[in-house]
Amino acid sequence: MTIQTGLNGQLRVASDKSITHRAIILGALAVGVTRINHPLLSADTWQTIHAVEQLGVSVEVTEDQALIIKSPGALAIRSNHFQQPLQFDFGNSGTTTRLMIGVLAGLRIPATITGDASLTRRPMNRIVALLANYGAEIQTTDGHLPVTIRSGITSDAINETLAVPSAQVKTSLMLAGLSAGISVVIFDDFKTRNHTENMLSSFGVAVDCQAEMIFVAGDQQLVATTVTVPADMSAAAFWLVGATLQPHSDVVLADVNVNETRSGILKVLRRMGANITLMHKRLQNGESIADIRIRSADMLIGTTIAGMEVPTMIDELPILALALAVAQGDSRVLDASELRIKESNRIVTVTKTLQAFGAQINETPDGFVIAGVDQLQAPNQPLVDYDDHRIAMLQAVAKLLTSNVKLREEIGTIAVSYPDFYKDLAVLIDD
Ligand SMILES: O=C(O)C1=C[C@@H](OP(=O)(O)O)[C@@H](O)[C@H](O)C1
Ligand SMILES: C=C(OP(=O)(O)O)C(=O)O
Repeated sequence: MTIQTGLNGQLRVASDKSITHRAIILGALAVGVTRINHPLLSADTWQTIHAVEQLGVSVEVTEDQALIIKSPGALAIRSNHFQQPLQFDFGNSGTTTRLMIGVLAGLRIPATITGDASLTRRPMNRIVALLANYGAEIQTTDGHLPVTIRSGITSDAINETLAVPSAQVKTSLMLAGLSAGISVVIFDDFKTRNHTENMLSSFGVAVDCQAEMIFVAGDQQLVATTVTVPADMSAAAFWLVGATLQPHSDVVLADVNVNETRSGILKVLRRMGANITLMHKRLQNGESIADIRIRSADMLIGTTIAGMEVPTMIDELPILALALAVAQGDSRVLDASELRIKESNRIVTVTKTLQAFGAQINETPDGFVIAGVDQLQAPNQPLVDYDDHRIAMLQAVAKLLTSNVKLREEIGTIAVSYPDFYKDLAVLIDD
């Protein structure tokens, strides 16, 4: 695929990965039949589906690609005596791993968990050490996978302050509490993504969210429900940046989750001069969603991204760096050292990728410094995607904008979060 003129057209990008993982797990902890409309069915979310199936929960995909989850609920799963420790391989999915460690510790199910080469490099102590505070016996391999859960939590309450800006850690603790039927208080000064909190009331669970504090009382049974998953801001981000940078573009992305804890990229692109409008803003299962119109920008101005903004766009920073690379003046990304422990070390892999396109970008311990250039060029050597889906999509968009050479569709890594990436690209090019 090559681009002759702008990106044009309307589409609904991949459904939200974070919300799909959570809906599957909450559906598995709830008593009854949960329906998930528009789930993301990607390599990562299949890991979560297979995980709950191993707990004895039934998951079916309907003809219209909805998920039907039938479960006896957390209490029944907890009293089920598994003959052997369960064995899990969660592939590339950090969210499945961290969330399921909490669930298994809460349900008190012995298990061994491993994953692919990328996942086994990622830190697990951030959740394992916290669960140990509540009596769980969990062994890591030098802080990494394989992780063995020998026994679950024994305390009658969880009370933690997040030390790292991680929604996975927060959610894992909440799910541990819900799985065990005990109360949970978490202080989250970072205001990480709050999808679990938003979704719980649909499952009949009362959650008290006040400023930085989240409280879920114990002994609340989850009741099956219907959840409709919006489109993913992290997938939309590729076209937000693509259409902003490519002249003559006019794109509408339908049903995108614009939850404040996830939509920092919109704020940043707008302050850089991007032409972005939100239409039909509405609420769905506690989440704000909107249709987003993006037209090419005449000019972008560099900016600094730091502090509280970072968690609101952590997965979008790789593609946002492409916009910073061609913005006028200097840009900085600070306080983003979490990027080093994603599917790849994204501070290194974003820097190397954009340097190959001629960007003036250098890594710092916790981010990047970038001096904007007028134009990027297609790289003169083949690129590797570091087995990281967000880097693979960053490279695809960068190649599209810089080269007249036909884009090769390398879907493997991308299927982790956005299996229809190239189909959607074809819509925007052909329209
Ligand atoms: O909770 C979630 O669904 C996620 C949280 C983030 O990870 P951290 O919790 O490690 O920041 C994000 O990078 C990941 O893609 C999904
Ligand atoms: C970091 C990501 O996911 P996970 O942590 O679930 O592997 C991501 O999707 O960019």
